[in-house]
Amino acid sequence: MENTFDYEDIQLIPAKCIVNSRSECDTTVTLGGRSFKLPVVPANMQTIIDENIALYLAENNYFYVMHRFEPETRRSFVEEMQSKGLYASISVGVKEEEYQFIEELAEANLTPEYITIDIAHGHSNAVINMIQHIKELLPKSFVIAGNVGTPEAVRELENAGADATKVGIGPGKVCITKIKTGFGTGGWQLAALRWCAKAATKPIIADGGIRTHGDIAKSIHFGASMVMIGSLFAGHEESPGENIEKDGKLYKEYFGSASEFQKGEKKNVEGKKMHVEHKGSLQDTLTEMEQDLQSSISYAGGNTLDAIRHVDYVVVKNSIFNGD
Ligand SMILES: NC(=O)C1=CN([C@@H]2O[C@H](COP(=O)(O)OP(=O)(O)OC[C@H]3O[C@@H](n4cnc5c(N)ncnc54)[C@H](OP(=O)(O)O)[C@@H]3O)[C@@H](O)[C@H]2O)C=CC1
Ligand SMILES: Nc1nc2c(ncn2[C@@H]2O[C@H](COP(=O)(O)O)[C@@H](O)[C@H]2O)c(=O)[nH]1
Repeated sequence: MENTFDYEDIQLIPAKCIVNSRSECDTTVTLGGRSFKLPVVPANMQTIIDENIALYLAENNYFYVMHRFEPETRRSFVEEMQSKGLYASISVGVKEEEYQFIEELAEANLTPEYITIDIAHGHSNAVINMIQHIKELLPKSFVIAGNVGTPEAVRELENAGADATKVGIGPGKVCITKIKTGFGTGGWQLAALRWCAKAATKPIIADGGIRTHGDIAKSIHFGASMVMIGSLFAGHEESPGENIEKDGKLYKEYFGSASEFQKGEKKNVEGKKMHVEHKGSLQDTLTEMEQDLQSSISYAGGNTLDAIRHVDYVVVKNSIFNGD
């Protein structure tokens, strides 16, 4: 793997504009046969999404993935979403009880439209076996498998039956995997995404490391169909994290899914907790993301997301904030 770079090292090069207004630019994306307003999905973490946010996103044509950290509520969640005529998108792990949960859904004739297999080291037989188990019992569910960081892993999970793979090991804001283990795509996530995308024959979800809205366009350019984001979604009024007041300023807590706070014990900890500034409503951020992405499309010289995939880029090595 040569020429590594990350989001802050890259700038996309503008092409001649073909629209009269940015509002003509279409940010919609299709995943698993459904069309969504944005190629963005809030991370399936307990301080980022809950049932209310999932409902809001589904009702308003955004993609969501519910987290897996209250396993006893997942079956009723699927039933409730589908009884409202909405899609159900849940997460599972790979432990024995997760196999039983898939069997329980199949016996009840409940097919979630999307199932994300959510573990740290997704290039494993544990994930391959779970993909096969889901595909055998719930063949109509769209399976997203991860997380991975190499083309070999993408190929293996696709060959096992995954409908999409999720790329990103260690680039997250509350991640300490890179420090604790020395492994991952932290620091070169964008290059890892490009590397993986070259091997992929199905959609890739870029996961972690997004710090600005421009990073969404860069992810699309380097091969992502969808971008999973945690920290930028952590500070909203609706965010499930606890409110904290410090020196008269309001913050929300944001913790890693492999943190001590999530696990309730200090074992194999690979995540931390931080406080994120309170920043208004979720819809305000989604609207701003849409406007910024419409602008990206216009700079790419097109009117759909696809235009962003065809522009050139330069490597500017850590200088994009110069002059700000
Ligand atoms: N994207 C990322 O960079 C990372 C994300 N996370 C998030 O944290 C949460 C918890 O993840 P995870 O610990 O995988 O989930 P689980 O705690 O559900 O563990 C899943 C299974 O995989 C095993 N396992 C975990 N890590 C490894 C490894 N490195 N090698 C071999 N086996 C392993 C576990 O056993 P045992 O615990 O006994 O080893 C367990 O049997 C998830 O939501 C995940 O997405 C965590 C770290 C990195
Ligand atoms: N290494 C760890 N990664 C984690 C943990 N919890 C979540 N995550 C990953 O981070 C992204 C979100 O990244 P952000 O940069 O947008 O904040 C999330 O989707 C997971 O893949 C963790 O405890 N350790």
